[in-house]
Amino acid sequence: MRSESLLEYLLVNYRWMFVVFFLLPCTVLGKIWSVFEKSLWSRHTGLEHEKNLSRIQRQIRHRNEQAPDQVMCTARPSWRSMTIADMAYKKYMYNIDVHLDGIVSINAKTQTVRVEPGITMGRLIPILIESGWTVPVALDMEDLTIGGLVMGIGLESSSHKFGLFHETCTRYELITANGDLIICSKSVNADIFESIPYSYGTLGFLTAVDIQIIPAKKYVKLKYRPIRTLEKMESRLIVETSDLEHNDFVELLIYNKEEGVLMTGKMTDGNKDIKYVNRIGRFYKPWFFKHVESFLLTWKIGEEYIPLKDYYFRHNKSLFWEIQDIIPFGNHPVFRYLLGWLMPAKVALLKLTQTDTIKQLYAKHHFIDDFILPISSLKKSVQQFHTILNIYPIWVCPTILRPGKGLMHSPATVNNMYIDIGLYGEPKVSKYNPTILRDLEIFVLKLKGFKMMYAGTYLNIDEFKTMFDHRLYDRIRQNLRCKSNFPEVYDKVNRKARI
Ligand SMILES: Cc1cc2nc3c(=O)[nH]c(=O)nc-3n(C[C@H](O)[C@H](O)[C@H](O)COP(=O)(O)OP(=O)(O)OC[C@H]3O[C@@H](n4cnc5c(N)ncnc54)[C@H](O)[C@@H]3O)c2cc1C
Ligand SMILES: NC(=O)C1=CN([C@@H]2O[C@H](COP(=O)(O)OP(=O)(O)OC[C@H]3O[C@@H](n4cnc5c(N)ncnc54)[C@H](OP(=O)(O)O)[C@@H]3O)[C@@H](O)[C@H]2O)C=CC1
Ligand SMILES: CC(C)=CCC[C@@H](C)[C@H]1CC[C@@]2(C)C3=C(CC[C@]12C)[C@@]1(C)CC[C@H](O)C(C)(C)[C@@H]1CC3
Repeated sequence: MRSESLLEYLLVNYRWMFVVFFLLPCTVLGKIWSVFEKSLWSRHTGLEHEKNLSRIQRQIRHRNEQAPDQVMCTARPSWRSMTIADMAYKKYMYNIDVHLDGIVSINAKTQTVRVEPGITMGRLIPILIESGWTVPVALDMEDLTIGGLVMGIGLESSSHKFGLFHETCTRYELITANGDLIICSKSVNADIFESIPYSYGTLGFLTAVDIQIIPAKKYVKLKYRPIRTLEKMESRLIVETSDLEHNDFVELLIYNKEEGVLMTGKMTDGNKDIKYVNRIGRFYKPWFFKHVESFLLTWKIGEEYIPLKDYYFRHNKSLFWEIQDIIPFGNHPVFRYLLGWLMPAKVALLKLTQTDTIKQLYAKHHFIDDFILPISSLKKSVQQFHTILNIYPIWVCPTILRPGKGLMHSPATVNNMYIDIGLYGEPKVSKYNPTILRDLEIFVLKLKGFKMMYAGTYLNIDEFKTMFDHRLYDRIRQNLRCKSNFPEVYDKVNRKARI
């Protein structure tokens, strides 16, 4: 066996060895380095932000002179992104380095934080919590960036109250195709403001985002309620999502076609009577989805206090449930106590080191996608996903969709409650074929639903335009002269652009 293929063989068949003994230590070293690097060089000032802006403008003007026919995208490499496939388009588009990742300012008066788009949730949230603040929609994976969440979309268990991540943003700074800096908000350049979310970087480069902040409390008081039958899950979810007074967070995990656990939470400072705080973020604690599953075994309603930051990043350690395919024994107490402190594995490193064989195995035998559907179609959709995929657990996260003019909004003239249904894992049906995804997308389209684009799409351009409202987007593209400067969203998210 040639050494190359031996290495490939080892990387595929003994991936966990490579991950545990090489990748996890590298992740820890990376974390130490980033703490060191930030404290040395990243004392961010407004002045530094200005310098960064002129650096980007210079690159764009250079491209406008040298390669005006080549459309632009960011130079953020594919392996850094929180998407599964490679962004093939990065190879043939003109790459502009927009890597800015500082906090420009926190303004307690206006209750906003101004950040650069490259900052990750993992860096922003702890800094805000230390200052007594948090964001209304805090995403549960540390490596997601603010820019990616605005240009893609983001949702969390507080979205039933606050909507999608970008709905908590109040102002964007955008550098357009000719290098101009545009500020937009609900009152200034309102149409541009509304067309930016979900545009996947096809209107310009984002350089700063203002996000609302709210006072942080110490804990989330979380209630776990096991439920039998999809019908009851659907009706209970409808009740809990409308109770905004008691529920700051709502999330449902479905473990098989009959049983699930509904979680409802309230941010609180607690009181002196708190006897037990479950610090689920500690390295030796079980994976969160396993902990939740334990309520199915006892079939009792449970309630516990969880520190706010631990709650936010509850699915990070186990990458939802994806890590169990990579380190199958990762939740075993021996592993957790001995090596759990090395977790979570850095997604960027996992991506960087996956071999072609792993990629192909993944493409053929694995399914990762999220669909956003009206809440009243929970039962119907889960039954359909069960027949076609049979993947569990299923992540269900309610989100409010508001009427609007951007690419994705409620089809009605009033707010509508939707649910994100996340399916991540190996389909257990006998004849799984990845092209089934297209049928699922059509199923979602018929229900007036949407899909999250981080996993790409098999829809054709007409179907895509039926799912996402392009009217305002097309007009803004024309006004900002994007045509020969940026690709269309579809050119970035169709399956050929992502391999
Ligand atoms: C489809 C597939 C996807 C993989 N994806 C990744 C990955 O994303 N990252 C990574 O680090 N390693 C991945 N691996 C590698 C996998 O984790 C290693 O092959 C692991 O060491 C296999 O352990 P095993 O010898 O116990 O199982 P095996 O006996 O090699 O596997 C038995 C069968 O289980 C199925 N299977 C195993 N792992 C997976 C999986 N992750 N998804 C779907 N089916 C699977 C396959 O059908 C395989 O034939 C993947 C492997 C497969 C087959
Ligand atoms: N809970 C959730 O809601 C989750 C959401 N996700 C998805 O992950 C993605 C975010 O991942 P992340 O790794 O942060 O981002 P990515 O690097 O994947 O970027 C996503 C898109 O945003 C564009 N973009 C990012 N920054 C800028 C910028 N400064 N200016 C212009 N365009 C920009 C990128 O453009 P380009 O193509 O030019 O690089 C790309 O098209 C989103 O698509 C989100 O939907 C994933 C997991 C969980
Ligand atoms: C809307 C929501 C909550 C989406 C959650 C999506 C997560 C489950 C996704 C985001 C990034 C993601 C696609 C990823 C992977 C699993 C599923 C993840 C974690 C993994 C780790 C699976 C193994 C792969 O070999 C590889 C390392 C490339 C990817 C990396 C990205």
